[in-house]
Amino acid sequence: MYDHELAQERNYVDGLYSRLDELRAEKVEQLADVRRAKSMGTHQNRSERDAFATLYENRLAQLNAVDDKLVFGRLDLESGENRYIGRIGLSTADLRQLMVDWRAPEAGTFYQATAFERMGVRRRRHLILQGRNVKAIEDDVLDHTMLVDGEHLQGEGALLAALNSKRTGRMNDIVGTIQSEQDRIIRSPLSGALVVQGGPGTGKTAVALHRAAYLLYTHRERLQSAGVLLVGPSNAFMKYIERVLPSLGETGVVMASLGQLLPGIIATAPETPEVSLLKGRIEMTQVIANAVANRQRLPHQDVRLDVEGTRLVLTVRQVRRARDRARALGKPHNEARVTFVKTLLGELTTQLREHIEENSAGNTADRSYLADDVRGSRDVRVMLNLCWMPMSPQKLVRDMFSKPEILKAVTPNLTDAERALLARPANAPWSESDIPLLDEAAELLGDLDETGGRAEAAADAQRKRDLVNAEKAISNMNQQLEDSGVDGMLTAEQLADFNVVEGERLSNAERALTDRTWAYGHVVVDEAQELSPMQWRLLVRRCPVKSFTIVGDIAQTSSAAGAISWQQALTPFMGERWNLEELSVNYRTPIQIAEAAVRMANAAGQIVSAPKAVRDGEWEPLVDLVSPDAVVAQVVAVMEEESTAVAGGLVAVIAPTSLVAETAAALRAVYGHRVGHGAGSVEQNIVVIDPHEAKGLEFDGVVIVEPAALLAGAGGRVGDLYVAMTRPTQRLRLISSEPLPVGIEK
Ligand SMILES: Nc1ncnc2c1ncn2[C@@H]1O[C@H](COP(=O)(O)OP(=O)(O)OP(=O)(O)O)[C@@H](O)[C@H]1O
Repeated sequence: MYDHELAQERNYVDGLYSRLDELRAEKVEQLADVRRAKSMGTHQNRSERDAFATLYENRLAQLNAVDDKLVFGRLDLESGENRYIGRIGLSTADLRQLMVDWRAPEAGTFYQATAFERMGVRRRRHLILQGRNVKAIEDDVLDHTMLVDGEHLQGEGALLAALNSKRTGRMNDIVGTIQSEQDRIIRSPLSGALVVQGGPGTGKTAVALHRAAYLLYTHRERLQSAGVLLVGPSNAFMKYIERVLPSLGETGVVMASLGQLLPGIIATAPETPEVSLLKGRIEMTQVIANAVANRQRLPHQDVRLDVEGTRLVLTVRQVRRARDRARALGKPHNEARVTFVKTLLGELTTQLREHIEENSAGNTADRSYLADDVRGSRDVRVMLNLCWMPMSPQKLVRDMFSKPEILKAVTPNLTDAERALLARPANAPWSESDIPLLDEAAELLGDLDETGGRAEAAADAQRKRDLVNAEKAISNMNQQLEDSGVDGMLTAEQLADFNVVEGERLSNAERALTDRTWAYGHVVVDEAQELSPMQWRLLVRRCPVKSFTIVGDIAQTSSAAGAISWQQALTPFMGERWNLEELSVNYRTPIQIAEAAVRMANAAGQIVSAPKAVRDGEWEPLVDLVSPDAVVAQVVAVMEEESTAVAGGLVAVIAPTSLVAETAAALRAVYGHRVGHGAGSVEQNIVVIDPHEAKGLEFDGVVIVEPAALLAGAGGRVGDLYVAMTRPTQRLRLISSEPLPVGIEK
């Protein structure tokens, strides 16, 4: 019976792959055609063909990306219909449906139907593929009358097979085995803010990624032009997840770590928790506002200016009046400067004219050149710049931190000790927590193109096109917003304004990546508990309609500036308008290890979400207590055993930052190139990282070095050690020179 069914499925799946190959060949052909014709015809023809070429290329990339496990499910419905579920939708040339996209509404029951609530489903079948071959089938029979003698209910087989598989250092999609509590979240409505709280290993990252793919599929019209931004904690994490969306057939999501949220700046410099905490405080908005105001200065006294040999006087009063007038416009600094400069140039020109007329009574010659003389005077230029300097965000922030007199002037509410934390040399590299400060500065300074008109004509034409798109997007969006009671109604003009860019049209993702003022249609934030108030402020600016998916675990907060509760973190930016969902099952960590982590956290005074672990492990956490000078040697000594225990799988050594380099060097001396160190090294099968880098990742085995130091170093939070203990999928070992933190051992 089973063999017969298996043979039938193999046959059907062969048909699906043939259709996929056919579609690919078609696209290759079409692409070759447009490329051949490319150089011919009018400019308009050529640009149309470019557009088609891009379309075909994207479609081909999508068809290529979905090859692995193209299909993973089949639903037998009460109506008698059989429906195959896969990564994309496929139909025959005469539009007979062969396979349904997992995100389509008709596929929803594949994830949601249960024996209690069958939703019209008689049987759910998981197809387990290896390459293009169906290796096994597994049935969830929801309608018991379908059971034949000797058969029994199955269902968790495909899930457990996925969970027990060896880790590769790269996250895989879970599209074949999404569980119903996860599915509900993935398919929830687009508008408003949805917070997904879940303990370690509950699939938050997986859910966030699948939700991004689902939203793009379901709300394509609305989201395609505005785009979706996915934010994660670190570059290593972005690398870990980078293959998931392409494997789901989506390449248009813009991905950025917290250090990459400002186009043109890559922030990687390390920073102490005290400094990040301070820079993350919302009061920094006032500091940046003060720094901008500080660049709009008054001279101490009236000044004399030389214009072509004539002495003019610029009074403090004049400068103050021009400054007040420019400030009253409410425009950003660099734009308001135009008014400031124009006002004073006008007044100085009048002064010059009067002076000349006084000295040449009766002469009525053309004096229009006088304005140029004033504008061209070096004295005038220097003075106007001193009073209202055009500024880039980088210069503003750099000067503020490197010039003690400016720092003091703009931080009246900070203590000297706090100022000392912020002070640094002008050439210091940027850190993650500088990004929101630079963004705030960019917002208040505006465009540095002070003439304001260089690209105006192009921008006008672009704006007309943006308006048309925006009107379409907005009609749906406002409906959604009304439904959820979210404020911030947008007009088409506003949305078009957000998306205006100068110059050439780029693809939306490319434009979004290079444009700080891009307004995304939706933002997904992973490990959101780590965000400081200033980082939240930046993200809300990136998505003015406040359509967010926020996933995280408050108990795993390790950043000093991070959240203590969702309420405290989100209320300032979202008010009460966010919904909370929880995930309750831990798919990663075996029961014994998950329980030890929860006991440790509770003993340290932190109540954590303790999801139910689905898997029983082979081992309790192992502990080696050694003398301080033997810790690193012990890591080296146990590595062979650890690696063998997980059958050569991926083992991470998670150590306090201060021990990472030494431990990596000692391991490399013995294990050579098998050892990687730090972010991005997950291709090796032994990696040495600190808890910050371990955030969000997972490994077959984990060795924690000096757990007590991880706990002590986290400033009263359990985050670091809790994160480290919940990374393994199979085995945990702790090597310590101090007594173990309470709770780890029963
Ligand atoms: N429905 C599922 N089917 C198969 N695997 C799953 C499922 N849900 C989660 N997993 C797997 O469980 C592991 C943990 O998932 P994920 O990393 O998304 O959890 P998380 O909640 O983000 O964890 P953490 O907060 O600890 O970083 C991953 O390997 C993921 O692929």
